[in-house]
Amino acid sequence: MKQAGYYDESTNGVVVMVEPYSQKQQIQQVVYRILDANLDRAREGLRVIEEWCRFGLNNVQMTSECKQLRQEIASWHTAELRAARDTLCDTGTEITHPQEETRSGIRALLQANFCRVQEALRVLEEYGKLVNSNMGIAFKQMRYRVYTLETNLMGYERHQMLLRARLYLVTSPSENLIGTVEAALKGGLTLIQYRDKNADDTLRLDLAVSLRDLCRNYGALFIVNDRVDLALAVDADGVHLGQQDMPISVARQLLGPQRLIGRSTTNPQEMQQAIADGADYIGVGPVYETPTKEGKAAAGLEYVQYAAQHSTIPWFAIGGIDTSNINDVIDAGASRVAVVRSLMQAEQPTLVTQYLLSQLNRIQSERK
Ligand SMILES: Cc1ncc(COP(=O)(O)OP(=O)(O)O)c(N)n1
Ligand SMILES: Cc1nc(C(=O)O)sc1CCOP(=O)(O)O
Ligand SMILES: [Mg+2]
Repeated sequence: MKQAGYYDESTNGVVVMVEPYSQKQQIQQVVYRILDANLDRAREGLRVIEEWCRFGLNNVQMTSECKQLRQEIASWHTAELRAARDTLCDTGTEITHPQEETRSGIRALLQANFCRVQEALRVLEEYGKLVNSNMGIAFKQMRYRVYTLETNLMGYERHQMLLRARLYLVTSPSENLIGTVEAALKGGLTLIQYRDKNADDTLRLDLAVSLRDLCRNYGALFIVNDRVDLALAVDADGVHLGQQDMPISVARQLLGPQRLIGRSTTNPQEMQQAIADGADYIGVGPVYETPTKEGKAAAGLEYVQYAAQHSTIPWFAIGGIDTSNINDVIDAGASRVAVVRSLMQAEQPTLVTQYLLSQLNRIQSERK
């Protein structure tokens, strides 16, 4: 395909006059450029994800799935498509997403790259169909494989983050809810539960969305108390269910295997049942009587000791824990703690978070 006045090497520099591009050829060139750019984009995004699967997680299966997808994408990148490239005229190379410069953690980075790959595959599917019907089909299948990879990888990441979490903030209604939670996140908090027993659903939804966004920005896990529907509606990382809430088996059917389900327990029997039902973590309490959960008798430090010896899943001591008694709870065997008032009513939530975490991390390294 040569334009009029084209400098042709095959004629030793003699300028040959040939027919200009037809309109059809021009459109084809544009389609080729779109395919060329998106083939690169999809592979680059997958490479970023693959590096984490390989070096971060050491996961052979997910690494090899990324590699296979990259190779399959590369097999569609023909010389004809590459020849349509025109980077100098491509206005898109300068455009970056505002958040690209300020991504806060591995989860945000992975999420952004999955988004990039899926968008590119969708473009390849739609424009590929114009060139070759098999191309449309192939990229549609790859897009579904990437969704599966995303579900598995993000679910795995969630569980890893839960294992690493030492301090859990359960919120209470507050005029400064977002400010307090953000201050705690700045102190290093990585696990938040939105708990409000009385608000209207419209307010709950608004606040849950704001907290979810905040948690995503800080790379923290976001859990919703009591309500599986709300957790799903805001794409939360999971839900916390008490003994009077929905059974774990039903919640699991709704939430799938990748989201987290926590269960409150007050005695060994409830603990064993929660583990058997497939809870991802449990609350162990109330360690001390607390106005936040009025009328519930303390399970005491004895139950903390029991949990330390018998729980096979992550567990959080909860109920009346603050800076003055956290070391007693740690001494009874806890390495994870959940609090409401300690942080929600703190004058300096960042400092209190840092202090509580420093105690929990100190004991962690001593126990190793
Ligand atoms: C981490 C954690 N542990 C326990 C609870 C209490 O749950 P539940 O017994 O359902 O009581 P409410 O919080 O719903 O009043 C919790 N929320 N989080
Ligand atoms: C929400 C909740 N659940 C508990 C349980 O034992 O299941 S204790 C509790 C409240 C904890 O609040 P604070 O840190 O203010 O004492
Ligand atoms: Mg509940």
